[in-house]
Amino acid sequence: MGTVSDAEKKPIVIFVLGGPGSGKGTQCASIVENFGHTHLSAGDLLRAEIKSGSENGTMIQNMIKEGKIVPSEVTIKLLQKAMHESENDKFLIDGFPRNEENRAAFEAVTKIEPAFVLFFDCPEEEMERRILSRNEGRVDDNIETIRKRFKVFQESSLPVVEYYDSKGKVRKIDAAKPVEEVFEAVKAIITPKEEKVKYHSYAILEELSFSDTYGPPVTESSLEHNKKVAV
Ligand SMILES: Nc1ncnc2c1ncn2[C@@H]1O[C@H](COP(=O)(O)OP(=O)(O)OP(=O)(O)O)[C@@H](O)[C@H]1O
Ligand SMILES: O=c1ccn([C@@H]2O[C@H](COP(=O)(O)O)[C@@H](O)[C@H]2O)c(=O)[nH]1
Repeated sequence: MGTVSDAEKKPIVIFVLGGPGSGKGTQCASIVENFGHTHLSAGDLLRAEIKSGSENGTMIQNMIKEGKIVPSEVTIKLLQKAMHESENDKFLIDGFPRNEENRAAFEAVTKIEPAFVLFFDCPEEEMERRILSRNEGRVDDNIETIRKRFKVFQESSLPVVEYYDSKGKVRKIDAAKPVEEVFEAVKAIITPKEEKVKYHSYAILEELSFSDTYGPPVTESSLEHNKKVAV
């Protein structure tokens, strides 16, 4: 990554998890646009690997058709390659880790722990509706495979969310809402702390100027107070 060696600087990784069709890819695109992360969708990397004519292509294609989880070493290699080829040092890893073995292998191989996990929580009926109207020609966007993917998500992927939750690293989002509302919730989580303090102080200043007849003068200490109460 860039000119800085891995030993000197570890990338910041956010895992983006949620059921199939919960809106991970959609929200990642907005995060990239607004916050400059690099988006690595494990599913997209696997689909690109099939297209490239790699020796693993047929195996990956069959696993995806069945909604099964591709062996960790294949997915981790693709993720590592994409991270090394990037100049960026902050990544959204979308749709990975999908099971406990994926998680443990990723942490062992890369020595990277996620900063946190964005978890998109959405009811199955809504996810099913969204996938069935996605129209991207994916081999796994049919009702039979969707049901298998839901089962794999419940049985294998949710335990990963629970693992990170036990470490206080899960930021859960209600993903059943409209796209823009979901992104408001995402923004509140991704926005760096310093930005929130700045915004909070400006908001209070604006409020004071509206009511300056009655409001107290804005002093250094009242701004300091704002900083302290801002998250
Ligand atoms: N909040 C939302 N409300 C309604 N539709 C949405 C919302 N978010 C995404 N969609 C739509 O639902 C479909 C699935 O979204 P998306 O591809 O982002 O989900 P995903 O979680 O990345 O899915 P997968 O895990 O299957 O790749 C897309 O057609 C997208 O436009
Ligand atoms: O880490 C991963 C990510 C994906 N898969 C396989 O790909 C499909 C589609 O994944 P999306 O995230 O919905 O694009 C998934 O059902 C798995 O079969 C994987 O094995 N490992």
